[in-house]
Amino acid sequence: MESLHATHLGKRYGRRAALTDVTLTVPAGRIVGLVGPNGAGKSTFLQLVCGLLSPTTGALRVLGAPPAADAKHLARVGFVAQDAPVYPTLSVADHLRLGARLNPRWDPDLAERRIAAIGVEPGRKAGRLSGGQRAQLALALAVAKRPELLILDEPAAALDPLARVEFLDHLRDSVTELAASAVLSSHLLSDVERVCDHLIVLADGRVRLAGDVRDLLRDGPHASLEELVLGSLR
Ligand SMILES: Nc1ncnc2c1ncn2[C@@H]1O[C@H](COP(=O)(O)OP(=O)(O)OP(=O)(O)O)[C@@H](O)[C@H]1O
Repeated sequence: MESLHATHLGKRYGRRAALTDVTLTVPAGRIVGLVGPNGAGKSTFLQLVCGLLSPTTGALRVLGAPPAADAKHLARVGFVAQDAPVYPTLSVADHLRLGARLNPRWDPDLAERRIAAIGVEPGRKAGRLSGGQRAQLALALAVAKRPELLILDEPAAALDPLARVEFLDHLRDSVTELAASAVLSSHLLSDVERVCDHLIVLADGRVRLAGDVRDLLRDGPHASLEELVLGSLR
């Protein structure tokens, strides 16, 4: 089974092309690193995957169906947006109660374990959490939906190095526990190297490189993921 399958996918905002002729397949079970310079089209691609945007051309299938095909399909995909949005006046526990009401596959034990692992008081207002704790809360909420695919748009960008490592380790553990797939956009190649086993490099809205990291390293002249990415952008 494939988590993502795009054929000649394109997206324009008015006359500006944000994505052009994107054709790729991601097998299920991968943690995908989506990288590329500013304006490469990463957020646009992730929003297409979540069904928040519609393609201008081409087709995209997510877990075997069009993005956000119906309520059941929506429940299979978890999304952590760029600034890890939470409701500032609601407590952490309120967020978990809301999650339980809104999501048919909600796993209360998993949610509570994730919150305990972050080490925040359930009574704390989300608006009082640090950026790192907020990102961890957003991840816990997305994971407790028990999604088959987790989408994360630069989730760790604002975190200090230690918080980032903890966040990424939680992400990897969660994906393993759920036997899920994930797509993570990041500007930090060290983050991608830490957790990702599949790579998509975008530049100017086009795919420069896509595939399993192991295969790309085995078949090419590059010795590290960083060299692979930089080599594909030159
Ligand atoms: N709502 C919008 N209206 C018009 N143009 C947009 C809109 N959103 C993005 N764009 C343009 O589409 C292109 C791709 O943007 P996108 O945000 O997908 O890139 P990105 O790779 O996520 O960038 P960054 O790394 O800076 O977050 C850019 O040229 C951007 O200016």
